[in-house]
Amino acid sequence: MTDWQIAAEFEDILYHKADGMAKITINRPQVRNAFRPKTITEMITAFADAREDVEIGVVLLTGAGPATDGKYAFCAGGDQKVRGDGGYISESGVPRLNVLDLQRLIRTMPQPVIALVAGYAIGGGHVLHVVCDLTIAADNAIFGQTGPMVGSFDGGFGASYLARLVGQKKAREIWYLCRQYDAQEALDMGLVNKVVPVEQLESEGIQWAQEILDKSPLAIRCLKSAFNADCDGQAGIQELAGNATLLFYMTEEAQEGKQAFLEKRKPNFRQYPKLP
Ligand SMILES: CC(C)(COP(=O)(O)OP(=O)(O)OC[C@H]1O[C@@H](n2cnc3c(N)ncnc32)[C@H](O)[C@@H]1OP(=O)(O)O)[C@@H](O)C(=O)NCCC(=O)NCCSC(=O)c1cc(O)c2ccccc2c1O
Repeated sequence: MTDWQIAAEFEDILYHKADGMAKITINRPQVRNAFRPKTITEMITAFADAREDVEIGVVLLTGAGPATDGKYAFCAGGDQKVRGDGGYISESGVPRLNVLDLQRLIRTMPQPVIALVAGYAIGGGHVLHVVCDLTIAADNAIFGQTGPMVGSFDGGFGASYLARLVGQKKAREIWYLCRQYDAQEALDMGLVNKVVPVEQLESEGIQWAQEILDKSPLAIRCLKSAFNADCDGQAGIQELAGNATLLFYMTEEAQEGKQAFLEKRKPNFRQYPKLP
């Protein structure tokens, strides 16, 4: 039994930590966990906190539910009731598409993020699970994009990375036809990693997280950036190279450079082997 502790209080999300895991729950079940700018700002704050916490090795992202009508949702995308001409209107009256910042944070943070999807993962909510490292679906999960039906589209990760996951033909079908797909169909097309009964969703996610936590965090971190580098261009290379620098800083050879500078002497790099 996981002893989740409240990590911080928010209005639109719940944020917990336990046993090396952080859990972020979108908590607007009355609107199928659709997000407004405030929801995203809070999620960015929580994800940034998890990223900085050296005790946290895996983040679980999920949606609160079921709602009062008994239906579940991971997230139904942007809250159409606050959608304005230039984006979703924040409390300050400024239109925002700040979910794009959240997508990049999920993708670039060193820890794996696992989406736990029960019920609807639709529109911008579908893209959120797509950008997570892994997705575990409940048997009641329903996946789909609605953009061309509601006058929107996500041509970033929502299109190109989706195509990496399911292939070009299927990604185009998903976006052009705006159909809904059940959990088994999602598994068959490589959109999710596993399907479990809804009551086992969280425990399955915790088991996957704990298995990852038993592995080398530096190896996992480097693998995540290596997978990203394949699709993310110069930003992906920067992420991968940042990890090379991090590992290099841990070597005696790199420390010799710093030490020599501090001691105002010439560094002796000749002492280190030139490995084949
Ligand atoms: C998700 C559904 C298929 C569920 O259908 P169901 O029949 O089960 O439930 P209801 O339709 O009756 O909904 C219950 C209740 O929730 C409200 N609600 C649901 N979704 C939203 C929403 N997205 N925004 C606001 N409110 C929502 C609904 O109104 C009901 O409330 P009542 O008070 O009326 O009872 C179905 O609900 C559905 O299709 N929802 C809409 C899905 C959708 O189109 N989402 C937006 C896609 S666009 C998007 O998300 C998006 C966001 C971004 O920030 C972007 C940024 C950059 C690029 C692109 C972006 C982008 O595309």
